[in-house]
Amino acid sequence: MGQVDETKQLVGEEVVKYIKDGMKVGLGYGSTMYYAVKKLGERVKEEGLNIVGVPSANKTAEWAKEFGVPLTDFSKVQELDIAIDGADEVDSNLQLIKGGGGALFREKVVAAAAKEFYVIVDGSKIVNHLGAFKLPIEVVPFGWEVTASKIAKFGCEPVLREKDGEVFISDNGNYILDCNFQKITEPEKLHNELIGIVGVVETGLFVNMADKVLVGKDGKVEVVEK
Ligand SMILES: O=C(CO)[C@H](O)[C@H](O)COP(=O)(O)O
Repeated sequence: MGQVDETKQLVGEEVVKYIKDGMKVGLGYGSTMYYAVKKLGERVKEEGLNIVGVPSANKTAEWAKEFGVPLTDFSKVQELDIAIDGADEVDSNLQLIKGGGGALFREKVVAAAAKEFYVIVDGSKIVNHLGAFKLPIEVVPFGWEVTASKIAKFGCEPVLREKDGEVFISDNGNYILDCNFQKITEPEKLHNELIGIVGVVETGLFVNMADKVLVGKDGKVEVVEK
């Protein structure tokens, strides 16, 4: 296992310590979350931890089944106690870019339903300004080229995401545009502008959502709070 994966495992396992008996837990998606779901399954089996999870991605649901994390139907839950998830970039105000795995819409719905939202990253994700990572924007397939040209007016060249030579389709049946804004100085303003474009389903800017960020570096975890 490489150093980055070891760090992802470290923070993925650390965040699970915040999960207590009886909690309803939102489960994000990504390689860091894989370790968190695995550890959560261990706690369920070994300690009899009594929790239910709401997955943000079909893949997360598969992991939960594999590792024995009980899931519940989101429609049966009014509010989640905590949501945990990875991120692609985190700035000093705990604003995030997410969506590298293409699950940003459900991840945002799940995080927004939670009383607390904890983010787990390795140190390489900490940035001064968001935007070096291409901002993922989920759009409906119908007329996506028109939507992309409207997004471009805000200062980027949107690229339709592909995977294995095919257009990437989100769990919601939508497309993802990866947008090279380079430097996003006002994430809230940009999000508000982009979400106003017809055809945009959601942006990967998670503004004022994270309560804690667990950052793994050199074998240690630092907890950054607002
Ligand atoms: O937003 C996400 C998926 O949509 C992920 O949380 C983000 O891409 C980070 O992934 P990883 O933990 O694999 O680095």
